[in-house]
Order: sequence, then structure tokens, then C-alpha cells
Amino acid sequence: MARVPRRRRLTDRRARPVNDWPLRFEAELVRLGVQPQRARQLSVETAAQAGEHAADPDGFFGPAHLYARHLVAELRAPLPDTRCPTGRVMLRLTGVGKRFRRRTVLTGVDLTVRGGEVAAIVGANGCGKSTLLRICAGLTTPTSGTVHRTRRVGFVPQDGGTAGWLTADEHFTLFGVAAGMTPRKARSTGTHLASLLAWRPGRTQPVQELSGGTRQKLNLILGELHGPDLLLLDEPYQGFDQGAYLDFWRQVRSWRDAGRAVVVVTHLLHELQHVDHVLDLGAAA
Ligand SMILES: Nc1ncnc2c1ncn2[C@@H]1O[C@H](COP(=O)(O)OP(=O)(O)OP(=O)(O)O)[C@@H](O)[C@H]1O
Repeated sequence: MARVPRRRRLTDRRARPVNDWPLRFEAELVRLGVQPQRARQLSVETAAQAGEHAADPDGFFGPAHLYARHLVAELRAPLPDTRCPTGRVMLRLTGVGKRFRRRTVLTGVDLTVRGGEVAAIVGANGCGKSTLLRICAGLTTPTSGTVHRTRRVGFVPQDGGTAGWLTADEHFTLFGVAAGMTPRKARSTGTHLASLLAWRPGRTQPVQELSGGTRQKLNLILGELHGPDLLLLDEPYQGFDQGAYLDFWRQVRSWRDAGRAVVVVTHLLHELQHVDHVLDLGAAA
């Protein structure tokens, strides 16, 4: 094969558009054995993540080929029980499947999460992440398989479970009392948890007047208020600014250190370094 003259190669390099990072990333994923459709989806999601942080992917993730290798290694990391068991089993899914009418969304899903562990559920839009989380929470019945979960569960849905006309304090009271707390304890716990997310709820402000990110903070606090052993979080940081987002992952680490189990649905693949198990549901069925 004829060698490409040095000058020409340099020129080509300069001519390469700065935003071809996603293409190089996708090509490297395919080269590493990822299915083309999944590689495309990962590339789109990754570029979107960098966009959300107003950064270009090169600056945010580093060279495309290195990030592709890192990500493939993360996604292929063996699932459960590779770490020393850190606590009792809080959640065990065995052969879980779900069909909606004729549409099969989930097949043969296995996952074990112990106290002191964090699991991430990742995959394309529509592949069944939220459905699986609802199955974990006992809100949706699986078509097949078994689910064992600890009794004290906190569930944070993707779309808020809040009432616009109530204040944050009223939410703390309502949810806390339903979980067996006194109103006073519920309010003080809620206020404390809010402070960990750098939020001081107004005493009289109804939730409908809060920003989307702040409503999501409330949603997260309500899931955690009663001190559950297992936290099930469906993309709980939507609308968070950078500071709140970092606070959130700090919280996840502190829950884990306190021996709780956390399952989080996420599209933010660069956070996989913080988790013990990655359950990749792949492309939509
Ligand atoms: N109650 C339902 N009845 C019928 N179909 C449903 C129901 N709930 C979910 N689905 C379908 O199951 C599939 C998986 O939905 P799900 O919300 O679990 O996906 P997801 O991976 O969480 O998506 P996203 O990343 O967009 O949040 C979708 O095609 C959805 O339309």
C-alpha cells in the first residue's frame, strides 16, 4: 500500500471537524465488538451528556478511543457477586421477564444487590429500565421470574410524585407519617436531607412554584425520608445543576457507606465508576 505523504496527513488532521468525536467514539465501540446500533446509541447519549455540561466530548471524556475502551470495560465487567459480599441481600431478581400484551420488554433479568452496593441500570430509551425499577419496587408485576426485596424500600420515580399545591414541609409530613414517623421527625429529617442537597425549602411556598430541579430534589428526599434499606432511583437528578448533581452522587456514596443498597437508572455512563454492578438492558426490544 502506498504511504500517505506526511504533509497530506497533517492537512487532513487539521481539516477534521472538531465535533467528529462521536463518530470516532462510535467507530471504536464497533471495533471493540459493540453492536452498531448500540454503539450509535451510546455515542449519541455520550455526546448529549457532554452537551448537558456545556463541554465538548473531547474535553469532557478525553480521547474518543480511550473513553470507548473504558466504557466497554465497564459494560463488560462481570455482574453480581464479584466483590466481597458487603451485606445482606436487599434485592434479588431471578429470570425476570415482562410482556405488555404481545410486546416483550424484559427477558431473563438477573440482579443481586447487597447492602453497601450500588447498581446502575443502563440501556436505550424504551428498553425497559423504568419497568424493571417498578418491578423492583413491587409496583409492576413481572410476567416471569421472581423478585425478593427487603421490606424497607424507597422509590423515586422519573416523573415527580409530588402535589403542586402542597409545600415541601407538608410533603415531608405526609410521606413521613405514612411511613410511621411523627410529623415533627418527618419535617426535621426532610429539612436536614434538603440541606445535604443545598436546598432550604420555603415554609409557605407551594411545590408548583419550585423549579424543576428543586422539585426533583424534593422527590429524592421523599424517597429517602423514612431511611429505607433499598433505594430505587429512576434518573433522579434530572434538572439538577452541576453542584446538585455532585451532591447527589456524594449522597449515593454515603448511602452505600452506611450499608444501604442503591439501584439507579441512569443514562450518564461516565458515572459508572461510582457503581458496583452495571445491568445493561441494551437496545429497545
Ligand atoms: N403500562 C404499560 N403498558 C404498555 N406498555 C408499556 C407500559 N409501561 C411501559 N411500556 C412500554 O415498555 C417499554 C419500556 O418502557 P420503559 O419506560 O420501561 O423504558 P425505559 O428504558 O425506562 O425508557 P426511557 O429511557 O425512555 O426512560 C416501552 O416501549 C413502553 O412503551
